[in-house]
Amino acid sequence: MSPAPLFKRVALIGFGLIGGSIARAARAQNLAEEIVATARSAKTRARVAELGIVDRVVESNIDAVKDADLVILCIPVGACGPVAQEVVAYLKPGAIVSDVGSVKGAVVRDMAPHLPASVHFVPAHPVAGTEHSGPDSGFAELFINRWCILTPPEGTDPNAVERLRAFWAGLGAKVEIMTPDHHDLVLAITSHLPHLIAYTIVGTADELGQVTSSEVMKFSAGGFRDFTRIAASDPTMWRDVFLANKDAVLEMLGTFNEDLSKLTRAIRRGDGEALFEHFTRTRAIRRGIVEIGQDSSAPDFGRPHANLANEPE
Ligand SMILES: NC(=O)C1=CN([C@@H]2O[C@H](COP(=O)(O)OP(=O)(O)OC[C@H]3O[C@@H](n4cnc5c(N)ncnc54)[C@H](O)[C@@H]3O)[C@@H](O)[C@H]2O)C=CC1
Ligand SMILES: O=C(O)C(=O)Cc1ccc(O)cc1
Repeated sequence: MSPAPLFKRVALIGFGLIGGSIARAARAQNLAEEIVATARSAKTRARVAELGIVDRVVESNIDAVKDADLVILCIPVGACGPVAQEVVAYLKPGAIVSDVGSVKGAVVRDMAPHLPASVHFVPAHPVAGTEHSGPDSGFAELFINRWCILTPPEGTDPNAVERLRAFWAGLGAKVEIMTPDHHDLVLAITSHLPHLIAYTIVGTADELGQVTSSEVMKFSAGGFRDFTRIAASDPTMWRDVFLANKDAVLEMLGTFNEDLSKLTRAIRRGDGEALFEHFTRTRAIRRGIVEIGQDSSAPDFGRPHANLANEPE
């Protein structure tokens, strides 16, 4: 006999890439007795119903959270504060309230003031995704072997943290706990800045009139193609990420710009030694990552595979 589901009723606010992937994986792993989802448009509600993954799909966030034991906001980070405020009076005492936002400090600041002491607030960020969005983009395997970072405020009931950890582990994720500020600094350099660079480089190439109409795509071996994939990510989501993680991104951008200036100078001066030294150092970093098995690009479904031909065994 399979064990009883971890939660009786799970409410997913928003059924896009992440909400849809949680629903699919939670269903597959029998983590919830009942899954309720919200979708704002009639078209999305019809599609979610048609997919048959959740037990109920409703328009109202308030209806969804009633009697839910776990409520997960799977919406852009800028919407988390207003939605917390909207549903607060209808949360079940003892419920765990969480989110999946790519930024944690701002989400905690926006949501926490609205939440009563009778619920447990355990923010989360699954560090797994794609450039796709919407109800059809999710898949049950998205979180397998990927990190999910929990950032519970000080004093959070350890049992609630443990239950959410078990939920994410059940979805296939490796779970780690850290403070929201540390999370935001780490993600600024590992995720937010790379997205900003992709948005920039694709825009720059387009201004030169070279992306869609010319040979750039045809002859791009992988690097530029990868940038265009990332630059196709959801504009609302990423607008909110940069607004919400402003300080950490600006700090990282400052350092990045300094380093870019150094490389620019080396190119201008014909300083091959400086360029060679830099590229040797970054190659060693990549090889170190691959050697210790931290190459998270491997299980990323839908991601064009990196050319690993030159990597050490
Ligand atoms: N896309 C990715 O690769 C990843 C995204 N995240 C985070 O997950 C969250 C959701 O992102 P995705 O699932 O990719 O987005 P998505 O665009 O696929 O889905 C978001 C859904 O939220 C709905 N929504 C927006 N405002 C709402 C509101 N006020 N009330 C109810 N529903 C609302 C939208 O209609 C949409 O269906 C974001 O906070 C993002 O930072 C986290 C990890 C990876
Ligand atoms: O598609 C990609 O390469 C990503 O990097 C997906 C992603 C986007 C946002 C996150 O907070 C986590 C993962």
